Amino acid sequence: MPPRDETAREGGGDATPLMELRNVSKVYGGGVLSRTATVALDDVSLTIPGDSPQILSVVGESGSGKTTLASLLLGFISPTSGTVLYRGSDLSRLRGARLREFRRDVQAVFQDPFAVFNPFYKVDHVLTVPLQKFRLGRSKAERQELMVNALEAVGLRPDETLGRYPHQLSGGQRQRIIVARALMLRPKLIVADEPVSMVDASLRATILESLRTVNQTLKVPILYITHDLGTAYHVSDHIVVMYRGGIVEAGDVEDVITAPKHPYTRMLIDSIPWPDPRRRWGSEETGARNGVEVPEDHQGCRFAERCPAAMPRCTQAQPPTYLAASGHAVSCYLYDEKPTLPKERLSALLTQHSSLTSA
Ligand SMILES: Nc1ncnc2c1ncn2[C@@H]1O[C@H](COP(=O)(O)OP(=O)(O)OP(=O)(O)O)[C@@H](O)[C@H]1O
Repeated sequence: MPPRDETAREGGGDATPLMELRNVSKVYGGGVLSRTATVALDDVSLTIPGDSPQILSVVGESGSGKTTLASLLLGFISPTSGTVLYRGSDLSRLRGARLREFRRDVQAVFQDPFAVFNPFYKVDHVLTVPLQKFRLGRSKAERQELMVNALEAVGLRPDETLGRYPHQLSGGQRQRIIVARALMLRPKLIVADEPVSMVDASLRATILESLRTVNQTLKVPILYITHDLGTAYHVSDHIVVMYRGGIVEAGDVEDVITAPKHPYTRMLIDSIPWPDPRRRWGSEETGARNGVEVPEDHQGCRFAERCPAAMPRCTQAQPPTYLAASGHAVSCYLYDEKPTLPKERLSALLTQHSSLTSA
């Protein structure tokens, strides 16, 4: 029998999820009780199975905790409470070969592709370093082949990219080289945090298309983090909506965007100028809180202050997660006649209706 790690790398029958956030909170700047503390993530549980090649988007406005979630999954920061698990093991305790395996399995694509490039090195450097670090390819020719294949997989022509300096490439080409770099390591997950927010609109589609191609042809799951609901709708299978450190809604992207349940998601969707003339931009009532007094330090729903549907109970306790419709979860008392959903069930919900897995 091969060692357990190898079985897991090939995805062979191991039911343990690739990554899991279990009741994770992250507080910056002192303890929860500190006046200057920011609760960036508040008791979030989320599972990424790893064997379901889907694109899961995490959306929310600025400051909702998206990058914190990505940084926790990538092991860049540690949770204040709760656990981040990689193949069932506490990420913060990984050492040696297991840690190296994690570093290879979970790859990052960031907002600013320039930050990764050293202007004095040709772009090849960005690709050869991980090949050496993970000892991939037995010969120079094999390593060259790995680079060429990865570049082609993201729609780049190797003869137009290799041998050049970063400034000789467009922002879109640079970002796709970063996707190619991630890809060469045959990762089990790509965490893409705002990968297109720093490139102009004309290049966004190309980069997202290359991520989509990687996802579909090479079956690499992608966690796509963005504040842009429009691109999330176009590329993803499932979506998680965050508000002030918590998940407020999750489900199949089509269901969530076309039939949003949470008042915050409705507000987000309504703030986008969709190309549907029947849909008026800003037509949804926003910001008016239903005449309900919302004390500043209340312990209830984090959206109560801005919610047009706020009720007195919304300021008293956090709403549980309800199964508002098949495959569609929402944390809002408006759905309290629906069955509640334990947090750990959220991941099952996020995979069972995937158009990719059911195809
Ligand atoms: N290193 C840090 N120190 C203190 N506070 C931080 C730190 N990083 C993030 N925060 C705070 O935590 C909250 C969540 O930040 P985070 O960057 O995760 O949100 P985000 O949804 O990714 O926002 P954006 O879309 O603007 O990147 C914010 O209030 C932010 O100011």
